[in-house]
Amino acid sequence: MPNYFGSCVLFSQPTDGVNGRDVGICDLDSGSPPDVAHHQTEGQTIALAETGKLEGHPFGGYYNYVTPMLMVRDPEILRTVLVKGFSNFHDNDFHMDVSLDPLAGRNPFFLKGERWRTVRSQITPAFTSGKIKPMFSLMTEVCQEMKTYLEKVSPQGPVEVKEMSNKYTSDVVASCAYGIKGDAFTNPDAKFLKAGKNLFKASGWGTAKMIILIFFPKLASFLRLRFISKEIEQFFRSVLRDVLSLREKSGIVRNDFLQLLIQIKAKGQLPLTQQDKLANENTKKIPTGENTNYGDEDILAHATTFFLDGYETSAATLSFILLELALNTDIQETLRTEIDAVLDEDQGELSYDAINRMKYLGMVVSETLRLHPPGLSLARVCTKACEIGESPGPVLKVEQGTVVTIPINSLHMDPQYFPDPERFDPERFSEENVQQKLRFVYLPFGEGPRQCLGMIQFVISFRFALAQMKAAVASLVSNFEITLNKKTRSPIVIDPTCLMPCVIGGIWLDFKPRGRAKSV
Ligand code: HEM
Repeated sequence: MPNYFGSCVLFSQPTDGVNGRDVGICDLDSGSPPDVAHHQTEGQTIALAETGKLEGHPFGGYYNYVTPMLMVRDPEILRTVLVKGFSNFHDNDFHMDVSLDPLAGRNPFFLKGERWRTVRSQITPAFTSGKIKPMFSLMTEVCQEMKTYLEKVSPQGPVEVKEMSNKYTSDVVASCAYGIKGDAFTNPDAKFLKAGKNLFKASGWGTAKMIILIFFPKLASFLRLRFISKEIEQFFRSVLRDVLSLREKSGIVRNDFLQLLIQIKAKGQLPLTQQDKLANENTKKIPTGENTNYGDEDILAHATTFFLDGYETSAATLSFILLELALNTDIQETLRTEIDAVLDEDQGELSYDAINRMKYLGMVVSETLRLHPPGLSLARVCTKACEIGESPGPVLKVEQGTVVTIPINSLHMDPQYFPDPERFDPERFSEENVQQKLRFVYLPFGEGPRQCLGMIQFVISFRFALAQMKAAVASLVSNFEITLNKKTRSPIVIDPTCLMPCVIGGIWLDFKPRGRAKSV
């Protein structure tokens, strides 16, 4: 899960900083360095100044309130931090006390060092394509429910699509991770949806708590603040207790993530499928940790990981995809032509293979994630002093404990990588254009050994995060014409108090049924 607040405070004010956008408070060449400077390059002190620009510099410094931070923006140095030198930068800049917050405290995103390595290797095999592919039918069931809901509500007026996307992703998580129906489209009091809103709500104490948790981890520890409140933890506990006991009693086996976690507990580790073995032969090594002491508490925490890391990120993205399609009706039409053609070939069935053949759909999703990445930045802690950069360019000694910020959003808006960056243009992600050249400048899912688990790819590209968004978009675009309603503020304004990017006043769209012969 990304560090949005870091970005929110530091980069969200468009300034005349790097390339006309973002980064307001960094400068390598400041004439009068403040006294916090402590990074050395070839014997020289790099100033962490309060104003200035980073243009042309591979890295620079700024303050996170009172803490000096290092920002890296050069793709080669990013490769060092995220991949080549991962052993020197393996931790995220978060602190979550497992005794205080047992569910968030077991989420890989918050774990550090060896503990992170163990948990990541325990649950990674659950994300391989062979294990996740059968979950696709669970996603399409939710797509059907969303379609039925829209057929009912859209004739009455515009629909707020962030709310609708939250219903969709909470139902997908309820089904794939907890093995129950979320009912967000039919029940106004749906419990999973409520839990999600509660976790990510942006107001009053909720926002203040997040700021303390993210920027003042020691104070958060002292105040014993939790990411997941006791009330929500209780809700997840009771849901899981009921589902586990039902499965035990009835012997029900379901193709879902929960079943895989139950298997880890029973067998010590997940057996590799044929596909997984093939992946290993092709050196896409899938880690399979020995899972000693994997118990119900771990099952609960890792099912909740699905919720915590996948629910809001995916809902925010889905809502922005729909917004961009409504703003760019020509692109929507091109996409619809592709979706119709693939569905016609498959007698109207929306299958996993069908969405994989929809290349333009993938490009639309990728371009949306460039313009609207849910995580605006990453923050890695230097775990072992080292040097970054290469002579004749600047070389920097990074001290242990230094936090390195990776400005995802600024890279995505940098015209040297993405010309005319404000323009929504899926062609940037056509096969000819992508290749290697976007590595380390396009980072919506991070990179390296800590890359988003919802995105890892083994053998064939079933990535959970992408699949759930593509299924929803394919279903919506094939069934409805989507247009912007004037209730949406124009131009849109991002609400700085939201944990993940969201639009002030909401995204209101009109959905006109197309009446396809066979519905998906
Ligand atoms: C649009 C959807 C999503 C986006 C944009 C997104 C983005 C991210 C990003 C930027 C990170 C940090 C990566 C890094 O540090 O290099 C991350 C981590 C993670 N994500 Fe996602 N994510 C999405 C959906 C999901 C879903 C659906 C799941 C689960 C099913 C998931 C599970 C995780 C986990 C477990 C981590 C922590 C990985 C670790 O630290 O080892 N994400 N995600």
